[in-house]
Amino acid sequence: MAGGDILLRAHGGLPVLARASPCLLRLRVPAGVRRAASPLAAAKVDIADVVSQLRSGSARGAADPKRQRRVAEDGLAFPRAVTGRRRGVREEEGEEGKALELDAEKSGADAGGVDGSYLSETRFDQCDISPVSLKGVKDAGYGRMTQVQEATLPVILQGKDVLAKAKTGTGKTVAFLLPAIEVLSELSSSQRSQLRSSINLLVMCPTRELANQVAVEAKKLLKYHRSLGVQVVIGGTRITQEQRNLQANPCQILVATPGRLKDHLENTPGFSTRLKGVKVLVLDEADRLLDMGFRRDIEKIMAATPKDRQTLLFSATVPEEVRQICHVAMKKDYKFINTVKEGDEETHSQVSQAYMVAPLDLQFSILYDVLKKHIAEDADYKVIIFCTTAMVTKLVAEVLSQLKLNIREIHSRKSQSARTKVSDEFRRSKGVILVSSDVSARGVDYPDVTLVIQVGIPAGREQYIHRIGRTGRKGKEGQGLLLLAPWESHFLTSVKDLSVSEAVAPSVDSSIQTEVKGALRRVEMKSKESAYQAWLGYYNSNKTIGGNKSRLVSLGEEFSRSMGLAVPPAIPKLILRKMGLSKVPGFRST
Ligand SMILES: Nc1ncnc2c1ncn2[C@@H]1O[C@H](COP(=O)(O)OP(=O)(O)OP(=O)(O)O)[C@@H](O)[C@H]1O
Repeated sequence: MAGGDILLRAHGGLPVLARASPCLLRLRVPAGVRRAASPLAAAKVDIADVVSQLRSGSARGAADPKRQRRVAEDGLAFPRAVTGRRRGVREEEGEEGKALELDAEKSGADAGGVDGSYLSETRFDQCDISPVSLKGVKDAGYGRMTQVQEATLPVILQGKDVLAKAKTGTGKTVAFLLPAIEVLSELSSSQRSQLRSSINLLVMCPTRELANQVAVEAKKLLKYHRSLGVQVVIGGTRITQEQRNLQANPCQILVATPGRLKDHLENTPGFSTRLKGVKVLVLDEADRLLDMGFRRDIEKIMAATPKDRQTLLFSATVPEEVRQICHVAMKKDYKFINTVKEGDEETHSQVSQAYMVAPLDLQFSILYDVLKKHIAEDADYKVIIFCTTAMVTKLVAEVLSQLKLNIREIHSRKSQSARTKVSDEFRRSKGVILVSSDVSARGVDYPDVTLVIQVGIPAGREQYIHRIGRTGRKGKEGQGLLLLAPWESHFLTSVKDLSVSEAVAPSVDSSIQTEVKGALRRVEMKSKESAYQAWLGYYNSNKTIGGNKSRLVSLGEEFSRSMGLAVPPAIPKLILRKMGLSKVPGFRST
């Protein structure tokens, strides 16, 4: 058995390997077993067994000296010998029928592994980048390139359009910003004077937090580029203020969310002319920006930029539909660069993933129990709990706050200033739990998140992958838990190829249940009503669950009971009509 592994007799007779460290429990079901078993029949392990073995010392993660060396090296500016070879990176020509494996050397190393191999062997100072960029990179503390940076930089510098896929937390932001900044800094002075006050690099992001974060990263890289500046336009702030900023101090680099950029396009004088200068367009979280929620805005924005621009699409997930439609954004000869090795999972192997199935009326107690145990195990805990909608997020945050946990709340119904404050605070802190809607699901880089809990069915497989990607960043370890009601467990088939093991729901003792009941009583009725409506809206639009309306009525009753209500709240007629539920018997209306 490998150091730090313990063999458990699992429920159902399946042997399960558990890799354990003082604050991490990692379940690994052998691939063959996983393939053979349906997700629901996957091995059950009693976490308490493992924890007690851990405490007795029999399973303490014996430090692997090789791993320790590599981890230590990650912090060094000039680590290891350089071979300049890319491992397990697949590049394909975008042109139809011309798929080509250029460098598919397979390696046993895990591209995102805990041994630090998310970094490549190439240092930034070995690359064809300007001394000013290099100084910025060094000041940011980056010595070696990550795999995706190494794989995409030369191709982007050649002027190619690129669709890049790389796991969460592996440095995609620098991978598109650095070469794009190089392209801009190489514009000749005559080109520059022609392009005066135009936007040359446009980065689109699906959320405001991500746009701000990308701008911060850009500022680091631009530190020594005197003539290049970056600005952000996002929703939730006064547009007139943004208009004044754009006019007073026009920058060549703009990071934006789609809705607000479209607003400027339509309402800010001179803005559409400025977009005619775009040399490079980046869609960060490209699959999200190209899905139906954003597609129309994005198409309009793309149409306002020159056709001969260079386009870069980056994401940790590139579903087949996106490959089918990415030609709307890119030139025909674009390159698809995939740093996720064939056969490898899209999530990180150093993140232990578990799911737990429990009825709704036990879920607050289970959540509280899981959090208390996690806090007891790890004083530096930093947890994100993802909920299905903004109003459910608010409710969960209020219940957990009543239970005296250190809670922060973030979702689209909070003011932008509150969102920014919470986001900045969570980034800096430890010993805190962030209850969030999907505004934090993608791209946001909070360091050292120890546990990600997803309550309720995620919007899809991709969203599951991005949410769990908030932990285990930069090769660090992490834990993930998906908490589902029995009638949500069909979702598990969407993630059956990922290593998500079943965790048995803890039997929650009565004192916890009493505390939770008390907390629920103290939460305002208004919050419960809003959560109930939002919850119904979310599950009503879920294909599998919303298809059966009478079942939706009884599931809604179950949710309402889980908030401590004997009778579900009445819903305004208009809202029932909007949800297409006004004719469904069983809902009370006002
Ligand atoms: N070469 C590097 N060496 C060390 N750290 C790096 C390097 N490049 C980027 N980072 C850091 O890695 C972290 C993750 O980067 P980033 O947020 O860009 O990941 P990502 O791949 O875009 O993740 P996601 O898929 O969640 O959007 C950041 O804190 C970033 O500063």
